[in-house]
This record gives sequence, C-alpha cells and structure tokens, in this order.
Amino acid sequence: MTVIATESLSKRFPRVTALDRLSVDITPGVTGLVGANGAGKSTLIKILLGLSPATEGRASVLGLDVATQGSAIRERVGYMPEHDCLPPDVSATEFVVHMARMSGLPPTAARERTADTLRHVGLYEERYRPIGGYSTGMKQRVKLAQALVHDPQLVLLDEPTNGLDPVGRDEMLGLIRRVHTDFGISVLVTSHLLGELERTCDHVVVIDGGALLRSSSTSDFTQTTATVAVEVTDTDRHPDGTAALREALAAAGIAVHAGGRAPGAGHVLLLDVADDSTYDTVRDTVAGLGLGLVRMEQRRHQIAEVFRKEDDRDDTQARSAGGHDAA
Ligand SMILES: Nc1ncnc2c1ncn2[C@@H]1O[C@H](COP(=O)(O)OP(=O)(O)OP(=O)(O)O)[C@@H](O)[C@H]1O
Repeated sequence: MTVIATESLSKRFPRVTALDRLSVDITPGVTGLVGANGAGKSTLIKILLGLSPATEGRASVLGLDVATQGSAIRERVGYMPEHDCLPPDVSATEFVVHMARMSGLPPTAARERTADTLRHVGLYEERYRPIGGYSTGMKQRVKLAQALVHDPQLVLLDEPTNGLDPVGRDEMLGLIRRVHTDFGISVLVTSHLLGELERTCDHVVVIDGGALLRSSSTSDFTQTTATVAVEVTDTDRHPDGTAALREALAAAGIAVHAGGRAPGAGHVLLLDVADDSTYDTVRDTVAGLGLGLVRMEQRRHQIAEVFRKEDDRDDTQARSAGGHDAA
C-alpha cells in the first residue's frame, strides 16, 4: 500500500525546474523528505495537496488524484506550512478551533479535538494567551496542532524544526514520531538536515534539484554508511604509512575514502565496512606492511555521511589523477 505515489512528476517555473521527473512511492509510517534549500520539497507538498498543478506527470495521495481530487485530499490530509502563518492576536485555542471548524467539524467536536490536540503537542495554560507572545517552539506546536485537529490519515510537515534550538528540535522530532505511534497517522516530514531524520523516520527520500537521489529505509541507509576510521604509524620502509595502507587496502578490494580534512586529521583513513571480515583484512594488511595500528574505530552511522563520502570520493579521485595524494 502507498500513501503517496508520484510518476514522472515535474514542475517547471519560467526560470527553474523545481521538480524533475520525480517518481517515488511512499508507504505508511514516518517518511523524511530531505533536500537542500531549493531542492523542491515545498513545491512537491503543494502539488500533493492539490494546491498547485504539476507541469507534467501524475501524483496520488491516499489513492486520490492530485489533479482532480484536491479537496478530498485536503479533508484527509493535514498540512503544516514552513513559514510563520499564525495570527498574533488570537490564542492557540481560538485559532485551532477555527481551523477545526474550517475542516468541517461541528462546534463541540471542534472544541474537544482542539483541547486534545493542544495537550498532545504540549501546550497547556499558554493556549489561552495570544500567539504573538509565543516562542518559536510554541508556534511550531500550534502549527502542528492545526494540522492534526481534523484527525487526518496523513500529515505533510514542511520543515517543522526550522528555527528551533537543539532541545526544541528533539522535542519536535519526538512529537512527530508520536503522531504516528500514538494515532497511526502517516507522516511526510521535510528537512534540509539529513542527520536529524534518521532517528525519527522509517524511510528517507532524498531529492536534489527536483530529482530523486535516493529512496530507502532508514536502516538500509545507515547500514550502507557503516564506516571505520583507521590511523597507522609511518615506518622507515613506509615513510607514508597511510598512503601505503590505502594502496594495499584498495588492492584487497576495500573502498577507501579520504581521511578528514580537519587539521591534524590528515592521517585517518575512512573505510566502508562490508562485514566483519573488513576488520580482519585491515588488521592483516597493517601487520603485513609492518605498520603500527594507532586506532581503528567504528564511526557513528549517519545518513549525512552518504553525502560526505561522495564528496570525499570525488576529491580522492581528483587528487589521485593529479598524482598528489595528500590524505
Ligand atoms: N512560485 C514560484 N515561482 C518561481 N519559482 C519558484 C516558485 N516556487 C518555487 N520556486 C523555485 O523552485 C525551486 C524549488 O523551491 P522549493 O520551495 O520547492 O524548494 P524547497 O526544497 O522547499 O526549499 P526551501 O526549504 O528553501 O523552501 C527553487 O529554485 C525556487 O526558487
């Protein structure tokens, strides 16, 4: 079953292609949509809500066609916009009741659902005060509450952690996770930060320049990014121990990325860990060269490293091509 499906979806503005033949299926659960600013995330959300027509291709949300069934989609889907859109003079309660009434709830149900939803997002006494006096974190919670108040099957959250400090970010990510675990609502959440989604999402879709870069489960992402850092000594026979090890490991079929470029970290090699035998191969190769092993440690798995590694790889190739291997 899919909650969102797009097929060769494109959106062209006169000067930019915001979405470029995007085909992706999103299943129930919590899905992260990741991309740099301008990658096309907000554009995709607006198309999915039936608010903006695609230039080309098709998309469906909960089995409904975005081109013809926009209002049916908006009845079943909640939306948290990226930018500040809250009226400063009314209270959270008044605003969320209003939004609940707009989506068709009768007055009593609207008030009850508002109280429940605001409690769920962690707004209590403050909910009677005007929104204008709220912190960014409180405003983000009100925006989340209005997306949930009509009990949707799916919510689209556009950069919900924007502007929050690390604690606020963690709280918001926890709330988002609970939207799914407590209520069974599917979530599509966008972010320009890969790292923050890996704890929250079951699945991650990465777009770049409006095109699909990758779509996979978070565990696949983190598994394939398992990396080990290796540091060795130099010897008389191998005045550049790191370079010698890099060569020998490459010959043994282990992918080696450049070490960190930070000062003092130039002698660290980063390797892909295919399975446990990688550690044995590294140990045996170091011993075979007669180098001293200073350290071999597992790096924290982070989705973000998928990208960093690609940068490093390009870099390594560039340097190797030039005959200077500085790492
Ligand atoms: N109405 C519009 N007219 C012209 N260009 C637009 C319009 N809306 C978006 N764009 C352009 O389309 C591209 C994708 O924008 P979009 O807002 O979808 O990106 P995003 O990934 O959501 O980034 P951000 O988080 O910065 O909003 C950008 O280059 C943007 O300038």
